[in-house]
Amino acid sequence: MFAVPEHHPSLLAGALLLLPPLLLLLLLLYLYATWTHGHWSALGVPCPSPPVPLFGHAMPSMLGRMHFMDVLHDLYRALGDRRFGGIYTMRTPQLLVKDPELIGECGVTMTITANGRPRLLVLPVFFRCHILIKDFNNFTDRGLYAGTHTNPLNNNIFFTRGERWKTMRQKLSPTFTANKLKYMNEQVKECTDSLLSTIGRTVREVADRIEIRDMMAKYSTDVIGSCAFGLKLDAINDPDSEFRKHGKTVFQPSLRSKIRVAVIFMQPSLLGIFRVHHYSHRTITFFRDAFRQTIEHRQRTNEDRKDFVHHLMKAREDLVLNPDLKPEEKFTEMDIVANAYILFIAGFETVSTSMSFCMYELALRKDVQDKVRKEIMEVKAKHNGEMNSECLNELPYMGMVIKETLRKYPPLVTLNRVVTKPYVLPGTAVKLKTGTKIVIPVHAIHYDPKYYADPEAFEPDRFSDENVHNLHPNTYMPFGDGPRFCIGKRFAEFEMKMALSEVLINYEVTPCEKTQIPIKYVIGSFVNIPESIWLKFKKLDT
Ligand code: HEM
Repeated sequence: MFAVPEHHPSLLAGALLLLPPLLLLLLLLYLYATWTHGHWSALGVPCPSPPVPLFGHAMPSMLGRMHFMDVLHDLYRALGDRRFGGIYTMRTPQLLVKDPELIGECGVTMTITANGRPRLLVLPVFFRCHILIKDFNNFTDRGLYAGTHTNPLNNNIFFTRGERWKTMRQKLSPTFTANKLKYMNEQVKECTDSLLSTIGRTVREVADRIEIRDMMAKYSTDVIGSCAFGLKLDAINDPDSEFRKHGKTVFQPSLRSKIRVAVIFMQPSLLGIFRVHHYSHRTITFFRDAFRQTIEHRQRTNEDRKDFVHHLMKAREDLVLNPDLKPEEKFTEMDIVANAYILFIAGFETVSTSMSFCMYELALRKDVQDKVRKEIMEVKAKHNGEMNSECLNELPYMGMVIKETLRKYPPLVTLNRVVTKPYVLPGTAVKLKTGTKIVIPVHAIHYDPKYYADPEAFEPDRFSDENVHNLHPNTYMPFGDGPRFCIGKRFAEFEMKMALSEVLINYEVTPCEKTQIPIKYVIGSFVNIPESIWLKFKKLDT
């Protein structure tokens, strides 16, 4: 009834001949995909779950099904009471450190109380600092892939290592002292005025519902352009602002950026071989030319402003042009441009998303919004209607609101370090080799109910003078910690307080029908970005 297919003998022989190389290929692929996945068991380090070949523990985020912050939360929870665990991002082993004592804190810390007086907090002596602080010399670098041969803009303080990082950090640190902020009052004030008039115009002429993430990103682009580089960008009024357009592309995930990240954790050498760029060629050229021109303009005109460019030019004199330096100590012109670039990039997205998250929470919590507004009005009245970097220190409640915002929404979900000298994890026999990657899951720690009761709730009072000493040390790290903590922290707080004060004194913000509750995040971005934050603005009679 049925015709049995007749196999041609030579076809069958051909198939049989192909089978062994095919099986060998499959075996080789399997070995490649799992080769590194025995790393942690060989060291006796527990894994939260068995790694998936090739993907390790990162499959849901690599396939775009989950934000990697949620993947980390799951892994963090799965480790239970363990102090640390071994995970794999694709083929790369990483040590996920949960224990705050391992992460780092010194025995003594200083806090500033509401009335401006410093208070010494003495922690128990057994509380020793490790990865971020005490043993920093074993973890001086982030160990993130920079590919500087192909991406010279990555030759900046964020990515550089060892002595070169130390030298550049020393040169750039003076940019951010409290004293220097005073010089920036006027520039920030000018940008805040533009922000207010844009909100006013939008509310009057377009709609009282505003997507604030984009607006705040334009504002912080203007602030960093002005304070850092003396450029009047006016991104807030210019829909075609090139700075905003290119800045946006750096943080917006694309298929290309997702593939690049997968390759970084799978086989980073491929990126070097194929000379893959991190950002589009147009973006690189744009920033390189813009900062080069700014620096050249300063050189020509001898204009002296106490801004970031001033310090970058000083670094150039000392590190690029200095004839006394040995060749290996020298930096290049492009290194200076790369540092200008990172100050711009690190400075705008973090600040603008943090301000947007803060306004979102204030819209949902009218009681907190009213309280912070009352505080601002009192301080403003005391200073004859003027706000500057000094009166911002008199806003303790606003400080608590910002702290709680950054607890719930740290822009960087993890801190990264790499072992730069072999290290034995304290209290264990686990020896980490040079090159081992360390991940500190900041976001997951900020949401651990062991450290923050009811972590989903927005409660600025956690950081009040009465409560702050109850917080567990090393469980609050939105700006990182140790010698590599965020260099722009003070500047960021200044900028956020200025904008929030002016907006809140003039407008009441409430949620509207377009507000996403809960917030949805952009999957695939390395910074914690909301898809959108729409709020309704109501003008107040002030
Ligand atoms: C809300 C705002 C901000 C947050 C939450 C933030 C957060 C962070 C974090 C978590 C790190 C890594 C720290 C570590 O590894 O221990 C970092 C590093 C850094 N940040 Fe920020 N940042 C903010 C604003 C800024 C601003 C305004 C600038 C500059 C204008 C800036 C420049 C940098 C630089 C250059 C580094 C690398 C420092 C180094 O390796 O020495 N950041 N930031």
